[in-house]
Order: sequence, then structure tokens, then C-alpha cells
Amino acid sequence: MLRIPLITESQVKKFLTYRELIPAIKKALKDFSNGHVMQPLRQVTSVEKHQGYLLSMAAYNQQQDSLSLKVISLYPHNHKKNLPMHECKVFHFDASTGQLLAIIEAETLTHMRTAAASAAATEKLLQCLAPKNAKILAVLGAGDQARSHVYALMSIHQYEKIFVWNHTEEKGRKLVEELKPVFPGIEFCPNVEQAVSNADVITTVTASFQPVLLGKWLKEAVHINCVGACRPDWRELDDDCMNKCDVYVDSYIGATAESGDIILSKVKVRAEVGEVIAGKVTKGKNTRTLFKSLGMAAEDVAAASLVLQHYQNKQQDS
Ligand SMILES: NC(=O)C1=CN([C@@H]2O[C@H](COP(=O)(O)OP(=O)(O)OC[C@H]3O[C@@H](n4cnc5c(N)ncnc54)[C@H](O)[C@@H]3O)[C@@H](O)[C@H]2O)C=CC1
Ligand SMILES: O=C([O-])C1=[NH+]CCC1
Repeated sequence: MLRIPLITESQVKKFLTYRELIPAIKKALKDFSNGHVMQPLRQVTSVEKHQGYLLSMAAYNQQQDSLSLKVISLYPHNHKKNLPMHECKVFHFDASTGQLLAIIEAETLTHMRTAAASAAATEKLLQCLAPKNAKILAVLGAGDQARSHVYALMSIHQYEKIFVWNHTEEKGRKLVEELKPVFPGIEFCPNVEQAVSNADVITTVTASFQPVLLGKWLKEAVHINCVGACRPDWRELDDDCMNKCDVYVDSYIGATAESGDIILSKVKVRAEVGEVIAGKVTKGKNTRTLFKSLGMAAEDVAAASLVLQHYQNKQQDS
């Protein structure tokens, strides 16, 4: 019987780099918006008794001929138990035969591909619409996504200052301490308004159900990546913030079905980021831009393909 390889977290950490991943995710976003990806809306199974969810995310990228399914748990109260909010695996298939090629431990893959999508959006929207001389990055949240976002965003632009805010100071300070040797300009900011009010780029990566970022704090030119709040009644941004920005999404269908920030604010979505990358959408006049990221299986397929390529190359070498 053929044994299916399990590609572990430590292997994924060795295989994935933002240098390779960001272009791969850009291509995935573009392929998706060009209609080359079969991606049903993800299936969400509620585990009401424990206030959790199980998400099934499948996609087939016709351009890459690449097929996978990610299964990911979402337990927003896990931080109180000192447990991660998500646990996940990607099942990567041979698209031509339907045979399972590998099972991939996908926590790092998810942290990195999400941050790569934000980096791709920031690069595109900052270049088109917001100031080129961005100096200050603000990160609201101090978990796994906060860490991956600092690495990914710093890989495309050298911000002089990074302000991290978290609702619990201890966790925020701990992340800053960890990242300080790599990014000396990073600081913890105990006041969220102070953290964001001079920021050129703001990334929200919290497990909050209520707005943590308010429109009245935004400066005239700013780009926001809003990464948390993936349920129709959850918010990370208030209505004012949503309405002050030109809003871009990863998927229209996903955003209008799942994002509380989009649905409850009734904001008009300007475009998918993939449409901007594909050159189908022209520059808007608004100097405030916002990328509402919900995460897509198309991104998981792209990241899993890279992981598998590296894994197979390594097997051939040894
Ligand atoms: N858009 C996408 O593709 C993806 C989005 N996510 C979302 O990103 C967010 C962060 O995920 P992780 O970093 O993996 O989680 P994590 O558990 O590592 O970090 C969550 C952070 O939110 C903070 N937090 C918890 N409750 C809060 C509250 N009530 N108000 C403000 N902050 C609060 C925690 O202190 C922690 O800093 C989550 O909402 C998650 O669902 C995760 C994966 C992909
Ligand atoms: O795309 C993803 O993996 C997720 N988005 C929100 C929770 C998990």
C-alpha cells in the first residue's frame, strides 16, 4: 500500500519563504478574479456547545492544475485557555487522478499565506492609492497572524516604526520582545488610538467580535488590512472606518456572505484585489484603502503547491 506523506510544521517552515510565497499568492488572487479557480463558498459547521466552528475550504486552480482541501477549526475563545484559535490540515490531491498526494500540517501555511495576501494587497494598493513613503506600520493584535504580518509586510517595505497594540498588554509586550532583535523599530503601544493615528498602514489581526479600529482615528492617507472578524456578526472596524475607505476584498462572494464589517456597514465593495492585480480596476481618488481579507482556499492551494514542490525536490536529492 502506498504511504501518503505527512508534511510537518517544521518542514513547512523550512520550505516557505515570503520571497516565493507573495508572488504565488498574487497569482492565486489574480487567477481567482479571472475565473480560473473553482472555489465553492467554504462550509462552516457550528459547534454551538463550545462556541467553535469547523471550516472546510476546497479549491481547484485550473491554471496550476492544482487541487486541495483545507480543514480548519476556529475557536475564538481559545486564547483564554492559552490554546491557538485555529488548528488545520491541507489535503493536497493529484488533480488528474484524484489521488491524495500529501497531508500538510497547515498552521504555518495559514499564517504565512494570509500575511502574504495582505502584503500583496498592501503593495498593490499602497503603490496605486496611498503614500509611497510609508514610515509607520500599526498592528492590532499580537497572535500568530500579527507575527506573520510583521515579517511579510517588512519583506516588501522597510517601515521605520512598527506599533503593536493588544487588548492584553502582556501578550503585546511579549511579541514585541520576541521581534525586537529582528525589527529594532518595533514598540508596544498601550493606547490603540496612539498606535494607529499616525500609521500609514494598519493591520487588524484580532479575535475581537467588536470594532477595535475606529474611523475617527485614521489619518488622511492610510491603507488597512482587516484580517480578523470572519463571521457575519463579527466586527473589527466601525462603520465610519469602513465608509471612509475604498474597500477591496479577496472574494466578492465570500465577503458579502461572511464579513460582518462589510455586511453590517452596508459599504460598497470597490473591487477584488485580484482585479487590481490583473489591471482590470483603475486607481480610485480615495487615499484611504482597505483590504478585507477572509482567506481563500485558492491561497491554500497555491501555498500547498509550493510546499509539495519543495518536498518532492528534497526527496529527489536524498
Ligand atoms: N483572513 C484570513 O485569511 C485569516 C484570518 N484569521 C483571523 O485572524 C485573527 C487572528 O488570528 P491568529 O493570530 O491566528 O489568532 P491568535 O489567537 O494567535 O491571536 C488572536 C489575537 O487577538 C487578541 N484578542 C482576543 N480577544 C480579543 C478581543 N476581544 N479584542 C481584541 N483582541 C482580542 C488576542 O490577545 C491575540 O493577540 C482571527 O480573527 C482569525 O480568525 C486567521 C487565519 C486566516
Ligand atoms: O482562510 C482561513 O484559513 C481562515 N479565515 C478565517 C479563519 C480561517
